[in-house]
Amino acid sequence: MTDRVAVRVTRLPHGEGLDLPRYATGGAAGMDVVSAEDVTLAPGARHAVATGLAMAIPAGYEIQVRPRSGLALKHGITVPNTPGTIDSDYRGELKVIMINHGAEPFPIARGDRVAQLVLAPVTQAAWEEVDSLDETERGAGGFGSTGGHGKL
Ligand SMILES: O=c1ccn([C@H]2C[C@H](O)[C@@H](COP(=O)(O)OP(=O)(O)OP(=O)(O)O)O2)c(=O)[nH]1
Ligand SMILES: [Mg+2]
Repeated sequence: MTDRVAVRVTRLPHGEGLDLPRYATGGAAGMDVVSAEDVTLAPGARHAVATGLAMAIPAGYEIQVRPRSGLALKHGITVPNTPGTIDSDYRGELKVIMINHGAEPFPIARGDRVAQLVLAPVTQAAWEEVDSLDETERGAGGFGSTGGHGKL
């Protein structure tokens, strides 16, 4: 295991008694985060699921909120804004926006693992405005210009 980065976290009243997000295995990229509420997502519905957690991510990092593949594959439950962005200066409650793309209502119980959180380094850009850009092999080609989805 590599060194971990300390992240200050506080539980809101409705987060009392819940597990903090945690890595399911030693090499996991994401920490599973649990719901702080009971809610049922009707087919097509979306909801910002409470986690009962607020945090102070160190400067130079973000947290990405990503779906769990098992929920996506088995139930069509995903995170429409994936990866959700938690800014280092955000002190409100972390919420997981979820959408039900499946055909059945999907019940979420308090304590259920709904998504995963990835702590990632962030580099901020400083624009350098110029009149023209250097030439490259690709140039302005994009959106399938190299051959679409056929064989390599
Ligand atoms: O899945 C998410 C995405 C965002 N947030 C919180 C933390 C984040 O720092 C803040 C703003 O998110 P974002 O920048 O994605 O939303 P916005 O629509 O641009 O809102 P804002 O104007 O507040 O930045 O909302 C969540 O709790 N969950
Ligand atoms: Mg924003």
